[in-house]
Amino acid sequence: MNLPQEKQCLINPEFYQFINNEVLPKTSLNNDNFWADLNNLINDFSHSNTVLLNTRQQMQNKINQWHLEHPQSSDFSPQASQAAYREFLQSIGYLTPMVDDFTIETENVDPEISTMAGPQLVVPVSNARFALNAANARWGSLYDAFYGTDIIDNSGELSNTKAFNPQRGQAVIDNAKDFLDEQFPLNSGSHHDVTSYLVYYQHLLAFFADGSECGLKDPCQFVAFDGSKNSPTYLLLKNNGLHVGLHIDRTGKIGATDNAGIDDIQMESALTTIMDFEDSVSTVDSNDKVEAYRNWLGLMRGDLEVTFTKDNQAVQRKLNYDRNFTAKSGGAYRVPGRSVLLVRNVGHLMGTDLIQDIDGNNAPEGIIDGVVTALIGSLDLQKSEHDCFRNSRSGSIYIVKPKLHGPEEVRFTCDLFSRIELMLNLPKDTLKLGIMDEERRTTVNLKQCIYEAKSRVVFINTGFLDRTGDEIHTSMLAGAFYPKSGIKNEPWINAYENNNVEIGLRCGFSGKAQIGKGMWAMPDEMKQMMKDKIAHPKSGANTAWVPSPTAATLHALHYHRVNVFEQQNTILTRTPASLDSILTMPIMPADMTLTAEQIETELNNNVQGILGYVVRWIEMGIGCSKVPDINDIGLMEDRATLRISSQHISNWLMHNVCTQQQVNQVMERMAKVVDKQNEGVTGYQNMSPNTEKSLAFQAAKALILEGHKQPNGYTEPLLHEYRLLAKQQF
Ligand SMILES: CC(=O)SCCNC(=O)CCNC(=O)[C@H](O)C(C)(C)COP(=O)(O)OP(=O)(O)OC[C@H]1O[C@@H](n2cnc3c(N)ncnc32)[C@H](O)[C@@H]1OP(=O)(O)O
Ligand SMILES: O=CC(=O)O
Ligand SMILES: [Mg+2]
Repeated sequence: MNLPQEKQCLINPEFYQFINNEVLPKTSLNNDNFWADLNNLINDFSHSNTVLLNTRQQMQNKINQWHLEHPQSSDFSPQASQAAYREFLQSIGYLTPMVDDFTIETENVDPEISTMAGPQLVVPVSNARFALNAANARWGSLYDAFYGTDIIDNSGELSNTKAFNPQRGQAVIDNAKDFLDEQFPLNSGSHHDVTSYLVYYQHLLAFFADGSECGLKDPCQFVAFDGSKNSPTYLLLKNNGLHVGLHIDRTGKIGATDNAGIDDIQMESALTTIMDFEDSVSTVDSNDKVEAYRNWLGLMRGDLEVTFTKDNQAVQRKLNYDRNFTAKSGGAYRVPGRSVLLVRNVGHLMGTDLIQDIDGNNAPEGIIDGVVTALIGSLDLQKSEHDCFRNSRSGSIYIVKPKLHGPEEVRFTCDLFSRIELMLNLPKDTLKLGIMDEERRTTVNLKQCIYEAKSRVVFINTGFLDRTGDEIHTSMLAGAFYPKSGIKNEPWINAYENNNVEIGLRCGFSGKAQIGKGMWAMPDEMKQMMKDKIAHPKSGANTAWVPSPTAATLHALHYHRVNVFEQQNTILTRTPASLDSILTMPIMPADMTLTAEQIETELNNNVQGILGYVVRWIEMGIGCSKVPDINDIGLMEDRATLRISSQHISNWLMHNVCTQQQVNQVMERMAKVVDKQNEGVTGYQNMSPNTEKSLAFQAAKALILEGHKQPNGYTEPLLHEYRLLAKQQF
């Protein structure tokens, strides 16, 4: 179609060259056609994108108005007002009519997503070093995960000293062998006492010091090996669909001292990984975006590489190969060496200068992300089944779409995906959709959202961090929210989590798609994670997010202990989560007051997190950071946690729980604390004492003071604005 001149887009030259020189030549697409098609696509979809954003704001305005007209009072009757509130939400189209029962029809889904249960790692795609590490996190060393974390107490004779501590090493081995005894028990005796393993016909045999021997209680758990049967170098076991490998090497650092010569125990860990273009990155212009797209290209082609220095040694990192073993029956046994990769696009909110219209207006970034990540993803589909670096063995490209508000936004996304498939000559429904259930309008209409995507949906996931931010923003005018820790104890969150699993199962997700749980946001607190995160597989979710490869290896232990698919059978017998519980706002009763100390502590904590995160985002372009809280516990901070903290303070200011002067004082004080925490960090610029000159400080202040005005409480608009200013300065 020939477009009138005024509809032609302006393409950023760096982006144009990247696509023309590095991507399109690998496809059968013609360059000119590609750009003309993209131009048409943007013209056809941009208006709807704008309409959807306007609808969000109009609904929010009406909700705000409703709260002004129904102020919280001490004689507040939750039941009566709940019914009226529901009716109101229906009347404005926030609550949509329920669809009839149905089951999803998604096809060609990789087993890691459909039939297996295990951890999902998330990683900022802009960091090639981390991204490669994440792709390779399909396998992780249990010994390293135990040794390097607080799973083993870091005190006294067990201390994690710089030089290898043999006592700590022994505790690691003891813990790991306890796991073997628990999940791969022997017919008699314990793995602790085994002196050698060998393969006898199709059986694993364990020998003891007294010459006795035995097999596994469940012989089927032994699946493959490497080396000779009499002296295997690797034994591959399987439980609940996940592999565990015993690496045997009597000359190895650990193997030399181990009874059975086990040098390491390796866990199949991150079955899937999300390469994130969204909340964990800081990509504000064409230059940043092209760099991130180039990493995705390297991952899809299989040739991404980085070299860096670690512990004074040069390290070269590439994608791992698949692993080949001998099946116990004698044939070849190949296991994937890498996580199955999904890619998280940005949501519908932001524009990008990758492409602009004739008036210099940025095109919707979500649309361009959809096209480019799918285009690059399509290179994977050209690979033969023997290719070393194939991602999807089922011919799918997996795109996670964040921050969707309700069914009409899901429909828009699916329409966009259909059009991209036409443009790229991909079979219908090649582009699979992961729906983040992280906005309230999606939660309360989840079944309708899934219905819109029923031929391509591959996951629903409770992004509880954004969801908390949206909870605050949506009901900003309703009253003052509990302190952050209290919000988590209110009924809405369990109802939201349970509803997600129940709806997913009722829509037939079991065995077809992922039901996912959210992030563990305390990357160094692994002992606590092991206690808490077993709740995720128990809840019937077949995946849950982890922040690092080490966390993936440890969280994998949970999926050995809990058979998620058995668990799912029990879920549908319980009373379903109620909409009223989901809609119960975690607001403090009107007559509840907090002590001055409680308010101060909350502000200190929130402000420290905001400043600690924002300063690295604005001035160093780092989109995800580990920032200590006031108790010195490192927290994963990304845009979603920033959304919560900034919205929370905004809410307290609005309801006079604190004053602006108080917030200013806390900010000034915390700027000093954050500066101190970053002492010696290359490229770091202090915010204090000249905070009025610090773009990071000013950005943080704007996020708080203008928080109530930000669209749905999102942080992107202000972060981008200040980051662009900072980039101009350097
Ligand atoms: C609400 C949401 O949207 S959640 C989703 C967005 N959040 C994320 O994606 C979190 C991803 N995680 C991270 O970015 C990081 O783990 C952080 C920022 C939390 C902590 O980073 P750091 O302080 O650098 O971690 P730390 O020093 O403990 O470990 C760094 C090592 O772990 C590896 N690592 C840490 N996180 C990851 C990860 N997510 N993927 C792969 N490797 C990782 C690094 O490669 C590095 O190892 P290397 O030196 O061999 O390369
Ligand atoms: O994206 C995840 C979230 O919790 O938000
Ligand atoms: Mg999120």
